[in-house]
Amino acid sequence: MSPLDKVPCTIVTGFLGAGKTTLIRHLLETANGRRLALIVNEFGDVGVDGDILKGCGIESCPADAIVELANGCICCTVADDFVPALEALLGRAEPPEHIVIETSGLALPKPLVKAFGWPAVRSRVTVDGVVAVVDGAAVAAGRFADDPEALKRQAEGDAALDHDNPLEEVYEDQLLCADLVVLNKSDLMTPEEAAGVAADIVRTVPRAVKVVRTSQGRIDAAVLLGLSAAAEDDLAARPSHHDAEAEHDHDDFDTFVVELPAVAEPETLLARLKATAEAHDILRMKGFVAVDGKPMRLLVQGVGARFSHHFDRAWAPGEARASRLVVIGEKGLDRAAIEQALAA
Ligand SMILES: Nc1nc2c(ncn2[C@@H]2O[C@H](COP(=O)(O)OP(=O)(O)OP(=O)(O)O)[C@@H](O)[C@H]2O)c(=O)[nH]1
Repeated sequence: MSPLDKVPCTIVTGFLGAGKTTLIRHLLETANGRRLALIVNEFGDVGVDGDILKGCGIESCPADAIVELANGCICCTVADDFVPALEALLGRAEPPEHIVIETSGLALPKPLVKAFGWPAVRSRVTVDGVVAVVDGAAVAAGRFADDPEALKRQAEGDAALDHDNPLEEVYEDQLLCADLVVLNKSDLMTPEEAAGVAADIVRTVPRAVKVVRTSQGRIDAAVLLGLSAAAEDDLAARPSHHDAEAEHDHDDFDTFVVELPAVAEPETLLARLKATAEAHDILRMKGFVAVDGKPMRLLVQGVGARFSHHFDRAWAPGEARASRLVVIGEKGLDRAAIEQALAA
């Protein structure tokens, strides 16, 4: 590669728990030796995604080519966090051939794409493509749908037609910026549901956008990388609900970390997590848990009330066997009640 060539960057966006980390893990495993680097941004104070990806042990993406940005959503920390992370990766002795950026599930991709137009950045990198990962099952279940009655009331009151569902706003912003939509979790949808969600996506995005159905984020690296979109030159075609605002915030969402004692029986904990997620409409729970008598730590993932878990690796020597779960939901989560329910 000549020094004048820009390093292509792929932005992977998608709502909480859509399957971004799963997709990137699959990409690392199938990238055929292409030298990759990752920037991983997570909402909430337990670094799960970076840990999962560093644990891949893929030679062409060593752990030190994975940078975690934990300090809020990447869309709000572009100048302070993202640009220095990018520069550090470009300055590596063996610079990456392609950089993949996993945004947090609540991040809006457009401010990040905009940063690629800044002079110091645009001379060195380009947005190869924005990939939006969609939890098809959640969309089919109406997770992102506005309440039609509330919209009607707004229309009758002649008020500005904002979404009454903050999830829908984030979901749509992510779709509207995409060059490729990965309709994931096909295994949890009927073919009719998948076709319905795909048609809705095509209707939502004003540009021609390709929708690819997947399960477990299994998509060929050749499809994902090399879109050559140069998205930073094409911002006008990527509308956002926040275009009129100089800044935005994530006030519609809450997060906190729950510390738990070691558990005797994972199944009992999982049942309690599921019941609590349902009772409090929790959007996302994830973290690591210590199980009595087990040398391995338990990785626990919850998206809505759907949970999965497995022992991902042994606790390292000297590592505290701490059980910590991040909880994310819409504003107004009853932290005390959730902590009490999980500790019961
Ligand atoms: N059934 C099913 N589960 C999936 C699929 N893809 C991912 N998952 C599961 O969904 C959960 C969330 O997946 P992640 O890849 O961590 O999602 P994410 O988008 O990175 O999540 P955040 O970073 O928290 O926003 C995990 O338990 C995955 O195993 C899929 O296609 N089908």
